[in-house]
Amino acid sequence: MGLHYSHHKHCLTHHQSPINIHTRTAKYDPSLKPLKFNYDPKTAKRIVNVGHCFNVEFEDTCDRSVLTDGPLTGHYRLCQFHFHWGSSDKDGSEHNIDGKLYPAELHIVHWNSKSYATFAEAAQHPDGVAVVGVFLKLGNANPFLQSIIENLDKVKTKGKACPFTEFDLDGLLPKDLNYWTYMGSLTTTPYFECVTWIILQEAISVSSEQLEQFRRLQRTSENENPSFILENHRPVQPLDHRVVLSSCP
Ligand SMILES: NS(=O)(=O)c1nccs1
Ligand SMILES: [Zn+2]
Repeated sequence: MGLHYSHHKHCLTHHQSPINIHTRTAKYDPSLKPLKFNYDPKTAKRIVNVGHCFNVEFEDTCDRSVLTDGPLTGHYRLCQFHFHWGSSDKDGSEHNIDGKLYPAELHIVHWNSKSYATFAEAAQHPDGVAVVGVFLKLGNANPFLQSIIENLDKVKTKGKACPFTEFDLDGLLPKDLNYWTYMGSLTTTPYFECVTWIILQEAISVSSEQLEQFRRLQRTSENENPSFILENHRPVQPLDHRVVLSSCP
């Protein structure tokens, strides 16, 4: 898993994420469809501190919240979303756009429920997972983030969870749904090369104060000396011979 044989170089290549997206090299693909989000706010379940970030988890035992079309074949079931951020507002996003870093990046994680039975099984296959990446740019406080942030004091330490029901994830999507897409990997362990990445070209807003709340989460459990999740973004990886496609010219 994870090693591809590129004949002309007779060597094995990795297709890891994140990457720097060079927008002028991205290729417009007119066959790419518009993304179709079908999220049921009632499938929101809980917020969990998983140590390197917090996940907002959704009920994924049936196709009630799905992503279809875009570059995808079939339907991908929503299972969780989370964020990556930096120790200051100067960096934090995982993907870069022409070398530009954003202060944070939202990942909305879905798995191919047409072909597989669970996220864990889907993550073993190149067409198993689809992650929508949304950049967060500094600006006014984002009201949709506030409803999440006000719960973070309940999941301060690793392993803690709190109920979080009825969340309108559409509120975290920008108006413009144009995207770049490429094949890559999970950006945290186990780094499986199972992800169709769909990076939205328009960013949503976040305030400096809201980002400060993210950095107050602890990567340690409650009986350890506290250590804060000041940053959790992976460095960019070699593009190698991959091509980034764009949904618009
Ligand atoms: N950061 S990520 O969305 O690539 C991811 N890693 C593990 C599960 S989902
Ligand atoms: Zn992520």
